[in-house]
Amino acid sequence: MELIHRNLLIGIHDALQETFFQDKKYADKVIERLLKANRKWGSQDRQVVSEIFYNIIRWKKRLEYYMGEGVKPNNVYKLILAYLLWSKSHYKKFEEFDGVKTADILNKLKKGYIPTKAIEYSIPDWLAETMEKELGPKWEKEMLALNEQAPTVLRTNTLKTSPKELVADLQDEGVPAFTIHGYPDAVQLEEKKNVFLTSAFKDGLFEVQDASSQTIGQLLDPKEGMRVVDACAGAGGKTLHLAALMKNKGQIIALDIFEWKLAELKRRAKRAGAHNIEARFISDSKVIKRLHNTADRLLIDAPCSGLGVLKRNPDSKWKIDQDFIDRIKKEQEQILKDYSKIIKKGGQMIYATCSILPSENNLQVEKFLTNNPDYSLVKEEKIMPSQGYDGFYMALIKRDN
Ligand SMILES: C[S@@+](CC[C@H](N)C(=O)[O-])C[C@H]1O[C@@H](n2cnc3c(N)ncnc32)[C@H](O)[C@@H]1O
Repeated sequence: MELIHRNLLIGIHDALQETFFQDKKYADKVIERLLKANRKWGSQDRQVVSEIFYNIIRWKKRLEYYMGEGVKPNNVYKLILAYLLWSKSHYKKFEEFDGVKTADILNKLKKGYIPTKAIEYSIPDWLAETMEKELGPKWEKEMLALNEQAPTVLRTNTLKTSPKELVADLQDEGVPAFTIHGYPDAVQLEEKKNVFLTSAFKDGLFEVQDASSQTIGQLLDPKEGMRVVDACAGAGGKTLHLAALMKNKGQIIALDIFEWKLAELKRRAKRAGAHNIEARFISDSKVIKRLHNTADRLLIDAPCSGLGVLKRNPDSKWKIDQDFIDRIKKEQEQILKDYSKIIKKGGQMIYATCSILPSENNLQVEKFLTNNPDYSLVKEEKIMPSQGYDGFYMALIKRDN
C-alpha cells in the first residue's frame, strides 16, 4: 500500500473528519460520496483510499494510543500518519504532516507495549467489557475476526440466472468470482471491485448480501404460493431472497417503520423482477393487528447492535454505546411479543439479528418461549465472525397453537 498523491490524502482526511465528527454520517455513505465526487481517480487509487479510510476507522483507538492523544477535528492528519507508520505503508512527506513528531510515534511502535485489550482490539472500553461478559474467553477470537476486512459476497438472483452463469457473466466483465460450498446462491469476489457498475448488476442478476445473511432465507424455507410477512424488511435485502426462493409465487408483505427504506426496497424489487412483494409502511399498531394469524412464514430481522457486522461497518463501534444496546434489546423484546402473533397456528417464524451478543439473541428467544408456551424452538444457528463471514443469529420457531 502506498500513499503518494496529495489529493488522495486530502480526500481520506476529509472523509475521516466527516465520519468521526459529524452526526449521522456513516462510513459507507461518506466514502461512496467521496469516490463519486472524484471520478478521475483510477481503480487503484480508489482501492488505496477506501482501504486506508476503513483501516483507520477500524484501528482508531489503537492509533490514538500511538499518537499519544485522542483524535480531534484538527489532528486527523496525525492519525493518518500514525496509521501509515504502523502499517509500514510507503508515503510522501506531505506538508500536512509537518509538525508531527514522528519519533514519538515510532518509539511507541518500537516498544510494542499495548496497555489494554480495548486498545489492542481498538474498541471502546465499555464494549470490551460487554464482549467479555457476554461471550467469555472466546470474545478475543471474535474481536480479532471483526477487525478483518469482509469479503464481498453476492446473492445470485435465481429469478434471472444461476450462480454458475453469474460467475461466467462477471468474468466477462473483468470481475473474477467463485461459488461457495454450502451456500447455494452465493458468489464471492476474488478481490474488491465496484460491482454496482457491472451490467450484471444493472440487469438485476445479483444483490450484494453476505453469505451468513443468505442462510436466513434458506432456514425460513418459504414455499411457492405461501403468504409470508417480512416484518423488519428495511431496504429488502432478505425480502428479495424470499421472493426468489418462492419463485415469485405467493405473497410477501414487507413491513418497516421507515417509508424511505421501503421505497428503496421497491426500486430493488423492480430491478430484480420480483413481483410478489407488497411494501406496507407501519404507520400505527393497526397495521400489525390486521395481519394477526395470517402468515405461513414470518421473518423478524430485528433491529440490533450490529456487532456481528463490524467487519463491514467498523464505524458503528464508535457510534453506539451500552445505552443504545439496552434500548434496542427492549425493542427486540416488544417486536417479538407483538409480531409473533402474525403467524398462523402451525406456521413458522425466524427471529434473526446481526449481533453476536447472547442477550440480543438466544436469551431473547428463551424469554419469549418462556412467556409464550404456544411457540417452540425448531432450530437455532449462531454464526460467529471467526467462521469467515458476518456474525448472525437465527432461531426458527414454530407456532403450535
Ligand atoms: C436489521 S434491519 C433489517 C434489514 C433488512 N431485513 C435487510 O435484509 O436488508 C432492521 C430493520 O427494522 C426496522 N425496524 C425498527 N423498528 C421496527 C419496528 N418496530 N417494526 C418494524 N420494523 C422496525 C428498521 O428500520 C430496519 O430497517
